[in-house]
Amino acid sequence: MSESTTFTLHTDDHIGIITMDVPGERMNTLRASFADELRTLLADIRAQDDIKGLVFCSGKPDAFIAGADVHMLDDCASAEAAEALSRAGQALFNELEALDLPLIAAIHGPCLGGGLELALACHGRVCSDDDLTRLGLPEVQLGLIPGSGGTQRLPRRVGLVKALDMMLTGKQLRPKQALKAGLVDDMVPRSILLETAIALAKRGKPARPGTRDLKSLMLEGNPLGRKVVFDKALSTLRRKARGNYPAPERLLEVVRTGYERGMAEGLKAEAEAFGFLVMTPESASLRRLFFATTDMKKETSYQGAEPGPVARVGVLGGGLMGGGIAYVTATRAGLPVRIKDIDDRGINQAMAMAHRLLNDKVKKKHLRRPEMNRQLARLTGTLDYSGFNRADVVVEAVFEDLKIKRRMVREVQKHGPAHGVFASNTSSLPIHRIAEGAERPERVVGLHYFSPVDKMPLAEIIPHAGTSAGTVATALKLARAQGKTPIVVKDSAGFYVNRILAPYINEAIRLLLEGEPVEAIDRALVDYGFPVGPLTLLDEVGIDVAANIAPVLEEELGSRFRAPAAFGKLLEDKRLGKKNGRGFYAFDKKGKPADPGLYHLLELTPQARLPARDMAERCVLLMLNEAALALSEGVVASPRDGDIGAVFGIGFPPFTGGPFHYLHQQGIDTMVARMEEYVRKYGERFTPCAPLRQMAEQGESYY
Ligand SMILES: CCCCCCCCCCCCCC(=O)CC(=O)SCCNC(=O)CCNC(=O)[C@H](O)C(C)(C)COP(=O)(O)OP(=O)(O)OC[C@H]1O[C@@H](n2cnc3c(N)ncnc32)[C@H](O)[C@@H]1OP(=O)(O)O
Ligand SMILES: NC(=O)C1=CN([C@@H]2O[C@H](COP(=O)(O)OP(=O)(O)OC[C@H]3O[C@@H](n4cnc5c(N)ncnc54)[C@H](O)[C@@H]3O)[C@@H](O)[C@H]2O)C=CC1
Repeated sequence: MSESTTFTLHTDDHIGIITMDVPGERMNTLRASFADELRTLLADIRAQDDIKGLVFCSGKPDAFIAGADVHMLDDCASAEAAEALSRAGQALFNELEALDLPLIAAIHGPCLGGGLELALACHGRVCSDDDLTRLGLPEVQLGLIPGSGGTQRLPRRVGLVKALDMMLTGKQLRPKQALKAGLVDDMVPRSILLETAIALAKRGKPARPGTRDLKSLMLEGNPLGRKVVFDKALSTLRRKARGNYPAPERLLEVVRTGYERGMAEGLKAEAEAFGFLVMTPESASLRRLFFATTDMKKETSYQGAEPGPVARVGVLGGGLMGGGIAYVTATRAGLPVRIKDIDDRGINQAMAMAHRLLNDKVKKKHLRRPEMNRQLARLTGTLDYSGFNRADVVVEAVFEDLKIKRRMVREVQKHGPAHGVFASNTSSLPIHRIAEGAERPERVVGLHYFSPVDKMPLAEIIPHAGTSAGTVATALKLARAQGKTPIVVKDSAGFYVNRILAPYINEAIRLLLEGEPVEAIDRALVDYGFPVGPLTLLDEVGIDVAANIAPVLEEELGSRFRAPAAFGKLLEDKRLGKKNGRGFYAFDKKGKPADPGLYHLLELTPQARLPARDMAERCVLLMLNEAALALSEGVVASPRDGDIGAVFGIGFPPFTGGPFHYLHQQGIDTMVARMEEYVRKYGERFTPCAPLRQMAEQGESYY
């Protein structure tokens, strides 16, 4: 029996089973120090001539290998050091691939990044059919590329087109998809995974992948076809990345090198590119965001208080938000949900939304129909409060009307258990006002989701002054169970996300009123790194919703939040945005051109004058300034929460790490100076807030 701290070997009928189990860690990750341990084990194996094959598996209950240890990458002081790490991984995996004995990877749970690269170096792969099992090379989401042979082995395993799609998006394949793509040789129930891998090892090294289908042969089997693939991939990634992310383009270069100059040159190019990318600010920002979100998941209590039970949930209002909240509760949290509305239409609307979303998953073969039906069965509807006597949490998503919401609190606390939490999804009303007159105000909290609820990862949890810590902990528990990344924010106007969004949106409207075309304004912010432009966002959320929030912000926070007067003209002209097909854009069948009627309404002649960078910076600087002010007022608890809120709530460019990380990276003094430059060019509203000026004077920063 050969042992190390990470790898153990035992044999079963002449098959050596290598088990990787990093001590004290929930996940297996790859570290440079493991290379020698594994080599020692391999030497022991070579000395045992009764071993006829090998299986590599994980000792973790629900995880194979999650990739390279990202902390190890953070510790790299130079591109050369990171390149050396990559070469170490490449060398070791080449040795695995060159083994005389057949080596089979038995995969259950996440098999990602370097973990999949290790599996690709094995001679065969078997995975469990479990929903936890995912196979992918998500390095691009960390601003990296695979660094241990993945850029060379994956295309040769699943074909160039499929491999590029996986590596450029970071998508993770489910077991069935992996089997269909040829990434694994077999998919079996977890209970027989090891025995299947052993049997495969006994059969010797599986044959190399058969010839691809005719289409991939035609496309990938020759330089001309591959040029078509690479050129298309390059134009697509340039359209998406807009020059903000260096990793995807480097990935293409590395894969192409491997095809044109052979695997050895491809590996050399891979290591060089990996080393360079580890040291880029974009990757540092994305890696920091990754750890920020994993750290948040561990914070299960709040101010020392543990959460209460969250076994049964009620939702008030089956509309756009209530339907989404019910859906994520039933499907992601796996909890029974009781939807109450004032008429059947609301209930049916919520049920139909859940059915549509789940049916889409079934059509994409991401979900089996029996499982869909099982999840739908968790949803029930009612026009009265039957069943609410057992609801541990009730999430309210009725009309944005203070009187109605207050009545909801009273009724729910009358029908519900004493420990029950009332969580309002209000987008603008002060929580302390909603809690006024409640029998148990300490059980009232804000739980602000973002639309569409099934896609937007952020939730704001808003305690009022009388909310108990246990209530906040319970709301955090529910939000996390729903797959959300929640942040706790102060009960002040606009909470956090809407507060920092408002000045950004207002500046976009000012640009429009200065005559800049709608598409030019949106394109400037998308080029800057936002997922959509500010005017597209307004159309999506609803111009009326924004109009409801603006006066609440202005009343509590001051005139800087006053929407430009022209905003009223849009509403008078019944321009609500996507919801009624008329907004900044015309939502007609042919596409989504800017609505020419808009310029007539606002008496404008659109003329692109300002540089895109100026337009983007005008909007972003005001958002940064407001975020700094909000943090100084305790609206968010930390720069980390402020970064998570902005990136996950409004898509603040992830490659910056979020507003506070961006201010830190650029330098507070530099950003203050830039704001002062914009004061001179565009007006007093760009005056840097006192906290930023003070930090600049004292040489302080956020990280
Ligand atoms: C066999 C010997 C080999 C020796 C090789 C020599 C050196 C190797 C050099 C390799 C160089 C190139 C390799 C490469 O291609 C680059 C990479 O692999 S980069 C990493 C790519 N992987 C990922 O991006 C996956 C990141 N993780 C996740 O997406 C999720 O964690 C996951 C889906 C795996 C699980 O999600 P969940 O269940 O929600 O758990 P958490 O997210 O909360 O994580 C639990 C726990 O694990 C920690 N963790 C997860 N992944 C990593 C990681 N890659 N590095 C470090 N730590 C990781 C996470 O932080 C949590 O830690 P706690 O302390 O428990 O909070
Ligand atoms: N639409 C959005 O993007 C977001 C909205 N919000 C907030 O969520 C809440 C709901 O918004 P939407 O879902 O967009 O509205 P909606 O109009 O789509 O749905 C509201 C639902 O509440 C029901 N309802 C009204 N009074 C009720 C009562 N007394 N009891 C039970 N049900 C009742 C209505 O029948 C309707 O089905 C509002 O407070 C809104 O500000 C929060 C975040 C984003």
